Amino acid sequence: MKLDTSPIAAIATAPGRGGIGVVRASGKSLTPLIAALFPDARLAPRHATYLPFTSQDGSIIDQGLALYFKAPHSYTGEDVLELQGHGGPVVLQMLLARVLEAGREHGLRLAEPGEFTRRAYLNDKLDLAQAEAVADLIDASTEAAAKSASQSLSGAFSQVVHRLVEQTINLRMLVEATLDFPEEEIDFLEKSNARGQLAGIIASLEHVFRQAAQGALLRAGLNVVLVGQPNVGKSSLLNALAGAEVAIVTPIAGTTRDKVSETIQIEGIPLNIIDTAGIRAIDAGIDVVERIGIERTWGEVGKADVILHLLDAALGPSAADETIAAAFPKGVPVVRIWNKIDLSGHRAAVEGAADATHVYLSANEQLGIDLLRAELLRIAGWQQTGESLYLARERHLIALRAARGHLDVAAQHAAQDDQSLDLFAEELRLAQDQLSSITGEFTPDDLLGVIFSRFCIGK
Ligand SMILES: Nc1nc2c(c(=O)[nH]1)N(C=O)[C@@H](CNc1ccc(C(=O)N[C@@H](CCC(=O)O)C(=O)O)cc1)CN2
Ligand SMILES: Nc1nc2c(ncn2[C@@H]2O[C@H](COP(=O)(O)OP(=O)(O)OP(=O)(O)O)[C@@H](O)[C@H]2O)c(=O)[nH]1
Ligand SMILES: [K+]
Repeated sequence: MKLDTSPIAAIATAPGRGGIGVVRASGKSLTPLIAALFPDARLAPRHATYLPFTSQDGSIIDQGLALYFKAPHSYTGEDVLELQGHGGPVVLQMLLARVLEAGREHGLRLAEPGEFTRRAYLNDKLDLAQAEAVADLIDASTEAAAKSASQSLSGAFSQVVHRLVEQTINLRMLVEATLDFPEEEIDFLEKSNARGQLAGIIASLEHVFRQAAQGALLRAGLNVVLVGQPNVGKSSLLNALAGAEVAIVTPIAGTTRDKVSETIQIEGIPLNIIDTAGIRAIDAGIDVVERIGIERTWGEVGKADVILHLLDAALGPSAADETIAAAFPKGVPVVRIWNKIDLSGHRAAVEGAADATHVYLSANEQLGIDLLRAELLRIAGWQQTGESLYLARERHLIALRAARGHLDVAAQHAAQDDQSLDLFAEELRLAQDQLSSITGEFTPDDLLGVIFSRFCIGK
């Protein structure tokens, strides 16, 4: 990816009203822009200067703080100028227009989404995993997710990955050095304890993978879909799950009118819980609107990571519920929830069965809700380790898994009597490339494009 150093600008703060709003510019040199905007002021690097922001005709747009960072000591590694004004959308649009106009003759343009952070990456201020953590920190939906994103942003994840790369390189150098002296090949594995070294790398990789997999859970969460016949208590259960957690309920963008979805958290794992229209058999008695609602319910079921099938414990099993269960997609975990045990006399319980786990609870009486929470965590694969986690992405898990695969093949080569050291070395190289793709030392341009295009504007 080529580094475009033409100056860019954007509103850096969230759209809408706010106490303060920031317009940010970055470029190889912003001296001409600053001279055009503030002909009478002298901005010392990293000092906030209080001054009027004026339009071209001299009228005042706002009074605010100008903050100048001189390259390379800035977020992007370039010259950066921040105009910190009052946070109204119109004020900020006017400020941005003023900046764009003042810089136009020097090639200033509107920044693309993620372009500031992309420049920080290309100028070695952040590696790729850290740049991704910036976006994940902004998008974090729970405190635990935010903490592990900060952990990744600080470079902790990059460091452990880098250590794996170094260990792999060291072993590879050893192997390749031996390749040049074929007469010593035979003893090589014994002398250098190459097998032991490799086993050590694989063990460390496993550990990092587990921490990253748990972190990935914090980032992506789970799609949990509530399905069942009308009035079994789906909405009540959603409220029971949401209500018991305190600072949790966040509205989800893109919620359609016909389904209710809320993000709750259990031990910091975001669960996107979708309450669907109650399912009735599609027969002659059903109208078009209800039919569409039911079709949408099945659409949600198709996207579920976990299906919560609600049934009425007081009414017991019914043919209609068997029909519903038979239509669930294969391979998606199902929890059969027998609700209203306050009416049926069952005790709150979790029971494993061949078709699904069965949970007995009462949404209204808050009985057995904790059992359901624990069951959801179990299905998610959550293990509380007390270790700090790295907010990893699916991309990182795939690379770690691929690296693991190459190391396993390397171990097979090492285990053979007629050791094929050249193949051993080649697998180490492939593992190294996979690991390096996480921090971006070895990453194709098109992937970089995809990663940064998903940032918000001004970041
Ligand atoms: N006003 C403001 N707040 C912000 C940002 C920003 O750009 N502007 N950030 C943007 O996301 C984050 C902070 N990130 C930053 C990272 C590095 C540098 C920086 O100036 N780095 C220099 C000097 C470091 C030092 O003095 O220790 C450097 O790396 O050389 C600034 C902000 C969050 N808060
Ligand atoms: N006794 C008892 N009643 C419950 C319980 N859970 C829900 N109900 C009642 O069952 C009725 C239906 O509850 P909802 O949560 O609206 O059911 P729903 O499945 O969302 O219904 P639809 O939106 O029609 O699909 C309400 O009157 C609830 O108060 C429970 O645990 N015990
Ligand atoms: K209802």
